Amino acid sequence: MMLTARDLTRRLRGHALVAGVTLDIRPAEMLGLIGPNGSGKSTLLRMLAGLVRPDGGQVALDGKPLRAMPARQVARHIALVAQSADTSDRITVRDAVALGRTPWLDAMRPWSPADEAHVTQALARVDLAHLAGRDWSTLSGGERQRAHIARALAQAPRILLLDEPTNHLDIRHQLAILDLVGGLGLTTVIALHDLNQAMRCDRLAVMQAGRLVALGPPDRILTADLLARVFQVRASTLTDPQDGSRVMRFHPVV
Ligand SMILES: Nc1ncnc2c1ncn2[C@@H]1O[C@H](COP(=O)(O)OP(=O)(O)OP(=O)(O)O)[C@@H](O)[C@H]1O
Repeated sequence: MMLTARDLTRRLRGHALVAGVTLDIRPAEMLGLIGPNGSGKSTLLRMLAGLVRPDGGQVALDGKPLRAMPARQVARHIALVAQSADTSDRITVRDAVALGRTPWLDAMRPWSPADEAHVTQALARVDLAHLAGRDWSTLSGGERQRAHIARALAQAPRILLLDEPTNHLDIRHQLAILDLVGGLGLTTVIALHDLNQAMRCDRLAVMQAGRLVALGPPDRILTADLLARVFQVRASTLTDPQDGSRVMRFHPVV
């Protein structure tokens, strides 16, 4: 399933939050979306999910414009884990995750054991099975974040969009979520701030001031020039003796 963005633009009071972004997201790839604060990553993800309408250009799924599809149909294919998403307080974790099944249910197809199984599996995948019966409001920030991811997984999408999913997570769960997401075999677009984590992606898309300024494999994208130009840092590169992988430490460019 191909998700494509053509010349996407989103304006707010005459100011472009996202400007002229054209991007083909490849089936089953993990595409990392990086860029400084306010560069338009969240706005772009929301447009890719069909939740925000572009002011110019369009998003298409297998060639079909999202705006021509009913929201339920879009939600069967695309799930977004938003950055500061929240859910009403008086609900258990399990029920919150079960909301992910909504696009699949209707009068002809009521809640079934298959839906139950999706929810159980999603909770287990994010290591939250033990908290299924808890009130949502009692969750810690990281547990809540994992529950949001579980809800997106319960939605059984073909395309998963994640806005800084490792925010709030302790280091073990950061690694677990990245491994999980990488192992799903889904088409994934993931906004990340940690550039070492971004190195795990198949490709990186770099946003700067609303524009897509670079796109390609991490090794080719995270050059000294780009790090200085976009992030105002320089990196020293170290080699991890455990597996020979490249690790960057960042220093401000003065
Ligand atoms: N509703 C809004 N009202 C005013 N400004 C907005 C609104 N939504 C987004 N913006 C602005 O649009 C720009 C892009 O925001 P966006 O959240 O897409 O960036 P981002 O790259 O995801 O940032 P971050 O890394 O900080 O999460 C920012 O300057 C932001 O302040």
